[in-house]
Amino acid sequence: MLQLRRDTHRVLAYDFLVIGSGPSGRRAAIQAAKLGYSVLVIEKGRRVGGVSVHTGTIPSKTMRETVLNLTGYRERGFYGRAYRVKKDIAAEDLMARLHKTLDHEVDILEHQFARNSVRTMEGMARFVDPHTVEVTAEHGEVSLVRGEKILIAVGTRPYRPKDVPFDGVSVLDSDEIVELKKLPRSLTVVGAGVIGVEYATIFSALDVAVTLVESRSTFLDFIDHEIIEDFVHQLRDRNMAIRFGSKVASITMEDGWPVTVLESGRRVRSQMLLYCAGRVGATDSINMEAAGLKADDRGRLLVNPQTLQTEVPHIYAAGDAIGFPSLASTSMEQGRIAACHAFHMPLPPAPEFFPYGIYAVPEISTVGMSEEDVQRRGIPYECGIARFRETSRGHIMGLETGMMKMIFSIRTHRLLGVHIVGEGATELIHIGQAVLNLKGKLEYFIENTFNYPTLAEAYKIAALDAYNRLAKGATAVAPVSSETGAKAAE
Ligand SMILES: Cc1cc2nc3c(=O)[nH]c(=O)nc-3n(C[C@H](O)[C@H](O)[C@H](O)COP(=O)(O)OP(=O)(O)OC[C@H]3O[C@@H](n4cnc5c(N)ncnc54)[C@H](O)[C@@H]3O)c2cc1C
Ligand SMILES: NC(=O)c1ccc[n+]([C@@H]2O[C@H](COP(=O)([O-])OP(=O)(O)OC[C@H]3O[C@@H](n4cnc5c(N)ncnc54)[C@H](O)[C@@H]3O)[C@@H](O)[C@H]2O)c1
Repeated sequence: MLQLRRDTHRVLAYDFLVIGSGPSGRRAAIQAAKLGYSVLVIEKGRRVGGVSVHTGTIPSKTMRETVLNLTGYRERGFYGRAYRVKKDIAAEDLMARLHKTLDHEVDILEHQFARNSVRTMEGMARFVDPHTVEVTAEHGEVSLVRGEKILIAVGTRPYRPKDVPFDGVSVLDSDEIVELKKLPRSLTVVGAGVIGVEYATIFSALDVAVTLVESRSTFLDFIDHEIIEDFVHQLRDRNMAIRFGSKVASITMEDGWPVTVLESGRRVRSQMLLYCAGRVGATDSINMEAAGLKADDRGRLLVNPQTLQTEVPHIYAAGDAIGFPSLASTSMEQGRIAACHAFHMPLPPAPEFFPYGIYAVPEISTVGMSEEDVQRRGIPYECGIARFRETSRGHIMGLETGMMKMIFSIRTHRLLGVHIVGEGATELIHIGQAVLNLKGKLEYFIENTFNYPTLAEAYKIAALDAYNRLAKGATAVAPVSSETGAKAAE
């Protein structure tokens, strides 16, 4: 439970007030405490952890893992599509593991706060003036707290248009799906952003009939298009219905079933509908005008990307409340940067490239430039491709799908991007990330020995593929031998 500090007569003063206990708030609070400053984290929820722990990252990833384990999905390459570890999977099966995992996460976080003397207060925070925040607890008690420096880390909430008949049972948003009472036989997912794609594929792995609806004709445009093509091919192969390029005209209930009518005239009827067409910043709850701040029309705050300071220099903002990239991973880093800047601890500039992991079934992960980015920038490049079924580990695991694409500069041989779809993508990507940020080259993958049998061998296969294309290719590069490779690449 949160430790409460309430005093209606006195204003408690801290060096650092943090509003919100998600990834950015948590990391910032601990960083400031480690530097020796007094820190108070204010959280309106009953338990610390934020969207990440309670409705976002951890629940969706736990649900995915449970589905893959109980269905035996990973073993179907060997035993066929009908293979299941547990025959009748119910919502309770998913919930049981979810609650255990979440309890554990909260426990670890509370312990971290306690170890580092970070105070927490339960309640809704709103600014009274640029240094003072009023906190209203669930039962109406009000406290005033003051911070020398303040971090706004309030995150986002699902976008819920008024004309969508949300009822928490048949029509849900992505916060409600984690409290699912019954598994549907069919599901419409509106919005093919990261959230929609993750849940659509998780439910499809459970053999629920899924229809994915997206108003635009493309989706996940920041991912290399060849990877998306492979991904879509796998979804169609599993009979997922993909309805792209037409806006939703209406969502209504007919005999207890949600019916989605598209502007194209097409109707999609299913037992349940998951609406995930974006999220909006939760900044409207904090009365930011009293602090001299203003958010944009999606509730996001503008900050200096280097320091995370808002227009009011002692007030920082981090995490989803400042918009892109809206990841737990990057939010944590932003929190740390904000705390370090606030308390005068110099930090080196953040590396240029961070990985992006989409925990769909199959996983997608990417770091660096896509082929489209490289083309846009006019960089001469060559690609190498590896299929997981070409690796011995892939055979052992019964993998029929999965690919890695690497992009190298023809002129310098520098690695420019790595894109993976398939088992283990979100873990494998970190090899590429390290080489990329350390400005490594194609030769690294060719000259170094990799564990065998592993999926990481795909790096070597893809690099050799690129090398062979480069060697066959025009005059642009000299052939690379292990001795001369590095020189030739300069
Ligand atoms: C379904 C889903 C899946 C995701 N999966 C991934 C993933 O796999 N990997 C990844 O990197 N990212 C993922 N994300 C994104 C990730 O969850 C967010 O980027 C991250 O949680 C943002 O952290 P944050 O610090 O902004 O705070 P949040 O986690 O958004 O938490 C904000 C906290 O502030 C509190 N708060 C708000 N207003 C107030 C107030 N006025 N007073 C007091 N407290 C307040 C809220 O109660 C909440 O606890 C996912 C998100 C969703 C929704
Ligand atoms: N694995 C991860 O890292 C992960 C997982 C989940 C979420 N997230 C983060 O959470 C954030 C929010 O994700 P999201 O998927 O909710 O939002 P999003 O904004 O990324 O995607 C929403 C999608 O819905 C579509 N859409 C909007 N209105 C529509 C309509 N009326 N009909 C049909 N389609 C419509 C949009 O075109 C878009 O493709 C993302 O920025 C992401 O970074 C990250």
